[in-house]
Amino acid sequence: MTLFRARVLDTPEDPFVGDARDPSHLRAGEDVGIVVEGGTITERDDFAVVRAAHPDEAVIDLRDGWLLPGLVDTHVHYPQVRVIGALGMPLLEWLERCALPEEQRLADADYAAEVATEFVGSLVAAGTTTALVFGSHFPAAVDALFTEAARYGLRITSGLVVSDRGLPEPLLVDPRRAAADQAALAVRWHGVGRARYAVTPRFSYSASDAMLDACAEAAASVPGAWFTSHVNENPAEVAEVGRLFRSAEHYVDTYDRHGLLGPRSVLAHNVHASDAELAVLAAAGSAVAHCPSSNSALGSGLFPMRRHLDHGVTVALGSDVGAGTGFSMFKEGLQACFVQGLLGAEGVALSAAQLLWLATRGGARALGLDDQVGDLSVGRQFDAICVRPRGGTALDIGLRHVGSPAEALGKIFALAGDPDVADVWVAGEQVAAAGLRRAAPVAGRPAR
Ligand SMILES: Nc1nc2[nH]cnc2c(=O)[nH]1
Ligand SMILES: [Zn+2]
Repeated sequence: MTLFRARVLDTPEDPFVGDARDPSHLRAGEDVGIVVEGGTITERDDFAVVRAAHPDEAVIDLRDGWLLPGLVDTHVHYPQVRVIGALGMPLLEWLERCALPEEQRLADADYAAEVATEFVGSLVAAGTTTALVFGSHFPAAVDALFTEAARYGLRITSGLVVSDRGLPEPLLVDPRRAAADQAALAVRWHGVGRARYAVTPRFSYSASDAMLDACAEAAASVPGAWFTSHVNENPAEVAEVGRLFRSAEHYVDTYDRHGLLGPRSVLAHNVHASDAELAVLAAAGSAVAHCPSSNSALGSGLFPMRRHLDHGVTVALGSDVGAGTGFSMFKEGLQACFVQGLLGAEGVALSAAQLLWLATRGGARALGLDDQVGDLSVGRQFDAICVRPRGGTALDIGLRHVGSPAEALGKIFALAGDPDVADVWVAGEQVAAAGLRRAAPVAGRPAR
C-alpha cells in the first residue's frame, strides 16, 4: 500500500446542478490521508485518522503542493503536436496550410513513432491522464500512439481517422478499406490495458454517406467502441456540410442518420448548434467536447454553453491541439471562463469548481470512465497530479496567500502551466516527476 498526505481539491458532485456558487461543490481537504492499494484508493479521511490506522506506514508527504485528480482531455489530435501555434487563420485554411500537410507525414512509421513519443510525453507533462485522442489517418501511426500510451498506462481512447473526400489524396481511403482497417485496429487495441477504440470519421465535410455507413459498421462490430468527430465548428464548414448532405436535417443529423450518436459519442466544438441539434444530442446522450482555446485561435466563435446545459447536453473540455494552443487543461478552463464572460448575459459565469469538474470528473463522465476516475474518492483509481509551483512565481506567491480553497483553485486555473504539474500518477503509478523522493521516513522504518 501507499499512504499519501496532501491538501486535496476535487469535485465529486456535479457543480452545474443546484447553486453554482455553493462552496460545497468543491471538496477541499487541508490535511488528507489517502491510502492506495493496487492502484485503487481504499481509504480517504483526515490524515490523523488514516495515520492512526497505519501507524508504521511510510508517508508520501505532498503538503507543499495541491493534489488534484488527473486531468481529462476529451478532444486532442495526436498528429498535430508539432503544429501548435500557427495563429490567425480560420479552420479550413488552417487545415489546408498547417494541419493536413503535417498529418500526411505520419505515413512514415518512424516519423509517426517520434510524434507519438512527443504527444504522449506532452499529455503527461500537462497532467492529462485520460484522453479521447483523434488518431492518425495511417494504421501504423495509430499503433504507435497506443503503444506509447501503454508505456505510461494512460487511459487513451483513440482510433483511425477516416475520410474519403475533401482532403489531400494521401489522407483518403475507400470505405471498405476503412472498415477493415478500423476493425483490425480495434482487435489489436480495444480493451487492451487501458486502451479503447474510437471510430473516427474526421468530419462530415470529408466523409461520404458510404464512409459514415462503414463507420457505423465498424462501431457495431466492436462492442463498447466509442465514436468521435467534429461538428458545427466554423460557418464555412457548416455551410459546405449543408451543401454535401442536402437531405440531412442539419450537421448533427449527418452522423445521427447513420446511427453514430449514442452515449459513447463525443462531438467536438458544436459552436454553431441549432436547438434542434442540441435536442438530438441530448436525446442520444452524446457529449460535446468544448475546445475554447482552439475556438478562439481559429476565430470559430463563442461556445453556447448555456444552451447546451439548458438542453441537457453533457459538456466536457478538449484542448484540440494543434488548433488549440497547448495541452494544459488549466488553460482550457481559463479560456472557457473568458469566453463565457464575453457572452455576457448569455454566458455561464463559471466558478473554479465548475472548471475543475469540466477538466476532471465531467470529462471522465463524458468518456464513461466516471466509475474509475475523475475525483479522489474511495474506490476510484489513483489518477492524480500534484501542482507545486517553483518558488517566487506568481502562482507560488498566490497560493501562499490564499484565503480559501476556491481561491487557490482559481489561481491554479489562472496561473498554472505544465511546469507547475510536479507529479503525475496513473492508477497509483508515478509517471512523471519527483514526488516519490518525498517519501517521509517513519521512525525506525525505511521510506518506501
Ligand atoms: N479544430 C479542428 N477541426 C477539424 N475539423 C476537421 N479536422 C479538424 C482538425 O484537425 N482540427
Ligand atoms: Zn479537433
